[in-house]
Amino acid sequence: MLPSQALLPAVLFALAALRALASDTFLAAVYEHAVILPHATQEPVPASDALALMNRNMDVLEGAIKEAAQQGAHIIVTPEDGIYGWRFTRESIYPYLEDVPDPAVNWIPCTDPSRFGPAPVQERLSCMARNNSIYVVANIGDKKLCDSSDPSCPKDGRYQYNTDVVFDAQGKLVARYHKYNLFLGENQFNYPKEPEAVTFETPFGKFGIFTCFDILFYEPAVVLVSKMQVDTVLFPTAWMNVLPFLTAIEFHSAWAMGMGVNVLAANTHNTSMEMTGSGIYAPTGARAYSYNMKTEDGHLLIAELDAHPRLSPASPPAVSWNSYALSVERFSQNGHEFTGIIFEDPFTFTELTKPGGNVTVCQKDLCCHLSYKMAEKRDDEVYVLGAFDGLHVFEGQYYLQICTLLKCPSTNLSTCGQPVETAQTKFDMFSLSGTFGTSYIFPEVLYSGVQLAPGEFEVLADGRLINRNTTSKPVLSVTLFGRWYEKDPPSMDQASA
Ligand SMILES: CC(C)(CO)[C@@H](O)C(=O)NCCC(=O)NCCS
Repeated sequence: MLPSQALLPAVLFALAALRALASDTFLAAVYEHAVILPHATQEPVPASDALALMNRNMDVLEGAIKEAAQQGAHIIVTPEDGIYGWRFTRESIYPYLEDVPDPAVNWIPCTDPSRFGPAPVQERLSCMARNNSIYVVANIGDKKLCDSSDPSCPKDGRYQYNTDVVFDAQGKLVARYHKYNLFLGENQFNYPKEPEAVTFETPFGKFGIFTCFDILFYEPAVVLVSKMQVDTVLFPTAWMNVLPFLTAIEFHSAWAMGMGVNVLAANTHNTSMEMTGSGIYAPTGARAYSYNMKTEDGHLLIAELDAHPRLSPASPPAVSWNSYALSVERFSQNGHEFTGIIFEDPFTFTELTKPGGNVTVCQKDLCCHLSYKMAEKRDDEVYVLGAFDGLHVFEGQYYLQICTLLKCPSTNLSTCGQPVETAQTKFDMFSLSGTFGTSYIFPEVLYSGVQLAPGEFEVLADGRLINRNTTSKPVLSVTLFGRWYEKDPPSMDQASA
C-alpha cells in the first residue's frame, strides 16, 4: 500500500474537522454612537462632572448593548472617543481617565470594583457585559503615574493613553490596547513606547484590536493579521470621511477584503465632522453597513460572520497583485494625460472618452490598466483613469500606490479628483489592475450616494479587480488602494512625541 493511501483516512478526517471549523459562525454587532460631547473648556472639570458626562454616554451604549444581546449577538463594538468625546488638552482630559490594568491580572471589575482604585467606567462596562452575557468593546482613557526615576516620564507625572478595552461575557477584562498611531491633534495622549499586538481567543475565533488611524500603518494592524493570524479585527474609530478613497465604509471594508479578515468597525456619529460609516465586514464584502449624513442619531448593526474566514470555502485566493498588469503590453495611451490633485496628492489622469475600451495610465513605476464598458456614455459625466505612486504627506505621512477609475465632479477636467457624491453612469464591465511594488492592496468600489457594492465585485488571483454583473448602481469610483509600508518614513519617533 502506498503511504498516501494509508494517510487517506487521516486526511479526510482533517478536512472534515476543518470544514466543521469553517462553518462556525457568530453574530457580531457594532454601534455607531452620536457622542454627547462635554462643553469645550481648557480647565479640568471636577471628576464628578466628568463621570456624569461619561454615564450619559454609557446610558446610550447600554441601550445598544441590551438590544444587541437580545438579538443574540456575541460581541458588540462601540466607537473611539464614544464615552467622552474629543478636543481635550492633556489637563482637561485627566478627570476622565482611569488606570486600566494589564488583563493578565484576571479582573472582573463588576464583582471586584475597587481592586485597583476607583474605576467606575470599567465597572459599568464590565457589568453591562456580564449582565447581558456579551463581549463588550469600548474606548476609554488610561492613566499611568510615573516619576523622575523614569527618564521619559512626562513633566506632569503621568502617561495618558487612548485605550481600547474588551470585557468578556462574564465581565472579565480580556484585552487592553493603547493606540499607537495617534492622529493629528490628539495631544491629550502619549504614544506607547512600543506597538502592542493585542489578541485574545474566543469560542468564535481569534481576535485582534486597533484604533482608527492605526488602520493606515503596518504596526500593529498588519502584524495582527500576518503574524498573529487573527480572524476578526475589532476597530473602534472616530473617522472623518474623505472622498474619493478614504470614506470609512469604503476603506474599512477594503481593508477587510485586502487582508482577508473580518473587521468590526464602529464609528462615532457626528455629521458636522464628517464622522459616519460603520460596518460588519467580511473578506468577501460588507455583511452590514451604515452611512448616514442625514440625521444625528446612533445606529445598531448586527450580522453573522464566519468565525474562521481564512478557512472558509468563500475566502479569496492568495492574490498576486501585479501579475496580470506585468503580463500585458500597455494599452493605448492617448497622449492626453493631465495632473489632478486628490487629497493633496498629484495624480496622473487620462479621460475615458469612449463608451468602452482599454486604457493605461502610468506614474513613476506604477502603470494602471483598465478595461471597461459603460452601460451608456453620457455627455454630462466624465470619468478618468488615474495613477499615483508617491509619499502622501497631508494629515500624516504614508507611501501610496493607487490605481483608480473615478467620476469627476463636472465635465471640466480641472475638477477631477475633487469629492463627488452622486453619479448616473452604470458599468457593464470593468477590470482594473496595476504594476504594484507592494502586496498590500485594498480594493474599493463605491457607488453613487456613498454606497458599497457587496457581492458585486471580486479580485482575481492575478490581481485584477473585476465586476460580476452590470453594476446595480452608478459608479463613483473603483480603486486599488496600495500601501507600500517599506517606503514610509521612519515611524514617529516615540521619544519626540
Ligand atoms: C481619513 C483620514 C485619515 C484622512 O486624513 C482622517 O480624516 C481620519 O479620519 N483620520 C483618523 C482619525 C482618528 O484617528 N481619529 C481619532 C481622533 S479624532
